[in-house]
Parts: sequence; structure tokens; C-alpha cells
Amino acid sequence: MNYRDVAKVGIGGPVGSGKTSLIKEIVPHLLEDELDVGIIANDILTQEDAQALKAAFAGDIPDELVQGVETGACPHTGIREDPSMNLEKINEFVDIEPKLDLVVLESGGDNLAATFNPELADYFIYVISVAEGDDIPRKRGPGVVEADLLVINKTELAPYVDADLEVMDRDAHEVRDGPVVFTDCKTGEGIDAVVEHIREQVLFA
Ligand SMILES: Nc1nc2c(ncn2[C@@H]2O[C@H](COP(=O)(O)OP(=O)(O)OP(=O)(O)O)[C@@H](O)[C@H]2O)c(=O)[nH]1
Repeated sequence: MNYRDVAKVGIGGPVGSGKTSLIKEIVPHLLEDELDVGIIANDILTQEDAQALKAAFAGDIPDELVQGVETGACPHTGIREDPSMNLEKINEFVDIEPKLDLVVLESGGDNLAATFNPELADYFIYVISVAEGDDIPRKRGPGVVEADLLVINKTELAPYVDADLEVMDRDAHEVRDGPVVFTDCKTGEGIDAVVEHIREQVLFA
């Protein structure tokens, strides 16, 4: 068995939009489904996201199945043009845990153009934050347009940053055909809907 048999969910989006927080919220639901899950965090030069995720899942996921990939200057390159480092890491995971069901891949901060190579992610979730401004969807970034699922996070911050969620919803549906879910990782709002999409589209497809 190798990485080709393991379901792979890529989570991308601009710096600070809430990718790590989303993983912390969705993975416990997948573990409740008794799935064997691995996590890879692509980061520029540090292991910061990987360390945060290791700490979050200590005792629930073996340490060696929560790993960082240091991509150098541009994480986007690591998930798009040359996914080999990530694919090697997934193969290492499968050697460690042959029953592995799913790998969640986070791509560290990048611009609106970050998308996943189809070989690396069967399902691509793009996370933007309400706090980045309600005009983000209509800028038609490839992540927003092409992702299998668009997650618009930090909804409770909308009143503080003058963001109109209805406008974001309308614009998002105008620029893309796929689903859009609004989430708030602080309260857990919308997390069930994200998990349901993963179950339906990736795990039990
Ligand atoms: N208020 C609020 N804060 C959030 C939410 N989601 C994440 N945050 C906060 O936003 C900050 C960035 O969240 P992360 O999950 O680290 O974002 P990220 O996209 O993984 O960041 P990078 O890996 O640096 O690109 C943290 O301080 C989180 O606590 C949310 O739904 N609401």
C-alpha cells in the first residue's frame, strides 16, 4: 500500500485565516469515526504549525503521524509544482501505520493563488477569514474559485471589521460552483458541515 490508497485532504489559504484551527476542530470528529488520521503541515522554515498540531493531538494521534514539511521560501511550490516531499512523507506515514485512512495536509501562509496539485489532494479546502475583508471572494483568487470547498472562517468578527456575510456568500457563489461553508473555530459553528463534506466527498464517496 502506498499514498495512492490514502485519502488526502488539502487545506490552504492566506496566512492566519484559520487553517490550523480548522484542522484542530475537524480532526477530532474524524477520530470519533475511528479513522486513522495523519497530518502534514507545510511551513516555510519552521515547524511551528506541526508543533501546535502535535500538541493538540498528543495522545490521540501518534507523534510520528503529525509532521512538518519545511518547504523553503514558498509553500505554494511544495503543494503545487513539486509535491514529492509531501508524497514521500505520506509514504513514510503508511509504512508506520499501514491502516492509515486519511492524511490532512496544511499549506502554510501563502497568497490567494495557492492551490493543491491534484496528485497531492483528492479534496481541496480553501480557508479565508472574514477579517481579511468581505471583498476577498470577488477577487477571484484561484483558491477561492477552484477549491472543492470554500470555508469562510471567523464569522463572529464580521461586525468588528465591517464585513457583510451576505455579500461574501453572494460573491462566493458568483465566482464558484462548489459549496461554501461559514465557520467560527472559536465556537465550533459550521464545523459539522465541513466534516460532513469530507465524509461524503472523500471518505464514503
Ligand atoms: N476570532 C476568531 N479567531 C480565530 C478563528 N479561527 C482562528 N482564529 C485565530 O486566528 C489566528 C490564526 O489562526 P491559525 O489557525 O493559526 O491560522 P493559520 O491559517 O493556520 O495560520 P498560518 O499557519 O500562520 O498561515 C489564531 O490566533 C487563532 O486563534 C475564528 O473562527 N475566530
